[in-house]
Amino acid sequence: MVTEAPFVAVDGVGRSFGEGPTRVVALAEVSVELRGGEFSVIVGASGSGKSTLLNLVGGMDRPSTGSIRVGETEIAALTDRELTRYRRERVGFVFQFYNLIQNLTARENVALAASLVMPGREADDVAGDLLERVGLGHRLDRFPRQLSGGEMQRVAIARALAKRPALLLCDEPSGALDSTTGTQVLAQLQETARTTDTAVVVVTHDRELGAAADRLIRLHDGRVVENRRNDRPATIGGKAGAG
Ligand SMILES: Nc1ncnc2c1ncn2[C@@H]1O[C@H](COP(=O)(O)OP(=O)(O)OP(=O)(O)O)[C@@H](O)[C@H]1O
Repeated sequence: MVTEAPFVAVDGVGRSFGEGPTRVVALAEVSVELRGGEFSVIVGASGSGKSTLLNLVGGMDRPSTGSIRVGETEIAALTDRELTRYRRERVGFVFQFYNLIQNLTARENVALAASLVMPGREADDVAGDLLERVGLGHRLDRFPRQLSGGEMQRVAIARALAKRPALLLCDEPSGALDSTTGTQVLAQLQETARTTDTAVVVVTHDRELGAAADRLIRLHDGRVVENRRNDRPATIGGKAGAG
């Protein structure tokens, strides 16, 4: 369900790196809105600023100019400690490489994340439920090395969802997967946006994913060159329940 008010409002944001002749402008005057329950897709060529934008919204970096409001909070104005707390409590991340803890099982990886926001016993239950939801109910006690790439990425999604984030930020989540497995992972992310209030944002090189987006944002040389809402997004993997 898409909520009315923009949940994340990025307004006139710029981010540059370095000084003088070596200065790189990664983002300039970027304004976008992201909403809870929306599946937003950010596309653009390599170096267009996609990861920089994701890092700013996720509180991993700070803008050089402009404002980023998340709910009622201006995150650019937070102290380092407050920003860490924002990142830890409100944002889930999924990266191209899964970053699972190798000596913990699938369930333990997810439960560890859940235990940041709930008591341990509840975290174990929530981990089991989430892994079930991503189709890994039969893999709870496997270690990462005993899982396929797609399975590891689904554990990573379950882990990101374990803290019930308001924002789920995914940087090339299918980048290391074959196309069938990648489609399953992206379908899972779209499903998450459709069934929860989480604002799901996916950065990708895959132009085709735009057809499945509720909102498509295209960057070029650090600027937004396309930003449109799609009222009839395709369902990834062709499962029923579109719209
Ligand atoms: N820490 C940094 N220091 C200097 N330049 C940086 C830094 N981070 C990013 N850049 C530059 O900012 C620009 C945007 O980078 P960014 O990683 O956001 O692009 P991207 O669209 O995510 O690219 P890709 O698809 O290759 O991951 C690039 O020119 C990059 O070299």
